[in-house]
Amino acid sequence: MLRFDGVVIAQGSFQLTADFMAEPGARVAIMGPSGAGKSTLLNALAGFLPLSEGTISWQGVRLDGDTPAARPLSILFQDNNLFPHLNVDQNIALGLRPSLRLGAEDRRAVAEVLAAVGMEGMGARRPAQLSGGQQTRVALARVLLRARPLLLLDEPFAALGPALKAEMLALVARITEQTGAALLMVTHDPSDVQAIADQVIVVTDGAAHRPQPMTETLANPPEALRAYLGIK
Ligand SMILES: Nc1ncnc2c1ncn2[C@@H]1O[C@H](COP(=O)(O)OP(=O)(O)OP(=O)(O)O)[C@@H](O)[C@H]1O
Repeated sequence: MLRFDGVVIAQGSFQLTADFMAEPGARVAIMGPSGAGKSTLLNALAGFLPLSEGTISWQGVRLDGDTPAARPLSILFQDNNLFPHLNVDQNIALGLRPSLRLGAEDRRAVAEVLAAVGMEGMGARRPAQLSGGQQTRVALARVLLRARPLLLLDEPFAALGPALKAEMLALVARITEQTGAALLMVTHDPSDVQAIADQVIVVTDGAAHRPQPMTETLANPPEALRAYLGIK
């Protein structure tokens, strides 16, 4: 269980409160108006922002004192998921061995996830020699290799075209099935979330609300989500 208990996160004059739980393996979309605090929520969970109050725990163990690397999660952003000076193999291997000292077993594991995301034979390239979609695949291969129990996505596919986006969402669905990871995914597009998530955390008015069933929420959206979804 992922648990936010009495959490307050501050960014300048902005404050977000969060008090909710999510089950292992849950697939949760995070939606709300621009500037409402969706990225703030994920960044606090990932350890990039400190909590002003409260605790975050996973399976009963507090993680809010841990460094980002020690937390049981992987996070993907829209950009900058890869290190430009490392090749594809090294970018993926970082998920396994931050030292990049790889044994034969590690190399095999890297090759396997590279193939799983359809990037066989491209391990020696640098990120700059890949298309946007290929870079996303590499980032997803690292997620697959890390196999952490929580996967946080902060609109990583927003810049991709519709076909590629659908493909990447299908890949995420496959990865979460394979690893059993819970998914927390910021999105602006209800069609994305319906394909992949079954719950939604609405972030609005300074609060991240507890997860609600997706179908009901989209059928009868709260006021804050109506404007955001373009519904009168
Ligand atoms: N470094 C910062 N210093 C001060 N305030 C910040 C900082 N970063 C973000 N904020 C403020 O925090 C609030 C929440 O920002 P956040 O990026 O979490 O929103 P969001 O819901 O992810 O928005 P969007 O959908 O536009 O990406 C905003 O009002 C923003 O202006």
